[in-house]
Amino acid sequence: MTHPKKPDVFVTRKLPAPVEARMQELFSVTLNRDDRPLSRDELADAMGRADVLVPTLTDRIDAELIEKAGPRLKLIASFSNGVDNVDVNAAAKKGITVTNTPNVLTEDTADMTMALVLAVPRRLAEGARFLSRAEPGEWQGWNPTWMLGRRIWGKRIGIVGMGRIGTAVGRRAKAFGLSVNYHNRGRISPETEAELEATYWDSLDQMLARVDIVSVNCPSTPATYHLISARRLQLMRPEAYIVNTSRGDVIDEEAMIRCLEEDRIAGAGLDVFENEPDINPRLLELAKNGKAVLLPHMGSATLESRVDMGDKVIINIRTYFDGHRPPNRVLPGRD
Ligand SMILES: NC(=O)C1=CN([C@@H]2O[C@H](COP(=O)(O)OP(=O)(O)OC[C@H]3O[C@@H](n4cnc5c(N)ncnc54)[C@H](O)[C@@H]3O)[C@@H](O)[C@H]2O)C=CC1
Ligand SMILES: O=CC(=O)O
Repeated sequence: MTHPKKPDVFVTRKLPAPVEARMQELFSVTLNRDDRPLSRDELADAMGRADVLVPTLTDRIDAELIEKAGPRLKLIASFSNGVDNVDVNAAAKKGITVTNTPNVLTEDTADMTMALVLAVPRRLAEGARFLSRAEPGEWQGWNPTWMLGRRIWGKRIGIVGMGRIGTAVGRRAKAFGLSVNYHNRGRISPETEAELEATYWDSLDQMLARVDIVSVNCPSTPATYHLISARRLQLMRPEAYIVNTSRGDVIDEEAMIRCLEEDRIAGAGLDVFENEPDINPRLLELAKNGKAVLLPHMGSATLESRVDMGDKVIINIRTYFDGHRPPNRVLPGRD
């Protein structure tokens, strides 16, 4: 009996060890042992030879690279939830299927969002930084007027993008005593709206003007580029905070920095940036002054999420080569 040839799978970054081990059992796999980000030429070379490319969100797989891909490339099985880095329409035109890794990182990313929702108003990073740098005796003890932040309980959160992660943020926010508001392309189910006692705002402008904390949880698409624009940032209350764990370019970062510098909004908690991994030095300055808490894109960074994401990649590849539609296929032209 002949065995079908294992698909040639090219993985662009080092993945958790159990994921790489399983891939080696199942596929003819090329791994990136030293975890060096690949150049555009290296990506093009891989796409010229492999049956499957497994990129991560830091690999830009644009129309030009997809155009040049070899005839064997059938599947781009991204190790990420967001696929704004892959030109899904160009891939579809070339008959290449694209998949992602949703659901398994929802709760961890929502936890990190909630951590930022708490961290900025409650001055968590500032307090921790003070003690980690304090000389013995420098901390004089509890003080009625020192390190005062702003209360979370009883405030209003406005979630922009009420999908998997946005809804999970809503659940956490409700548990912390916040009232949940959301803006989304469409209304969520009446059951979930009732569970969260959530208020739907068809007008993003109106919601932004009324909430105390904005949490950005929609994907980066042509329609959401600078959705939180300079004009919309001006609508926010001066006491309001903004948290972004989606993608940097959903907010006009330059305009947000100006608002923070001029105290037109109270603070920002950011896991994502417009020009990752370059960070605007003015944001770093704002972080030193306690106006911003910055994280290096860590939303899904738990061992559990990353192993589960790898399992999803493997299931997508296996299902595709078994001749079925992979479970996490990303459809072209959705956004
Ligand atoms: N910081 C991190 O480490 C992580 C970031 N992410 C980011 O979070 C994003 C969201 O992930 P999920 O919740 O799983 O996606 P999802 O697809 O379940 O939810 C996105 C929601 O945004 C809404 N939306 C899309 N375009 C919109 C628009 N123009 N206006 C208003 N709403 C709009 C959709 O209707 C949907 O309800 C991902 O695309 C990714 O960019 C995801 C995982 C980890
Ligand atoms: O930002 C992370 C993702 O998987 O998307």
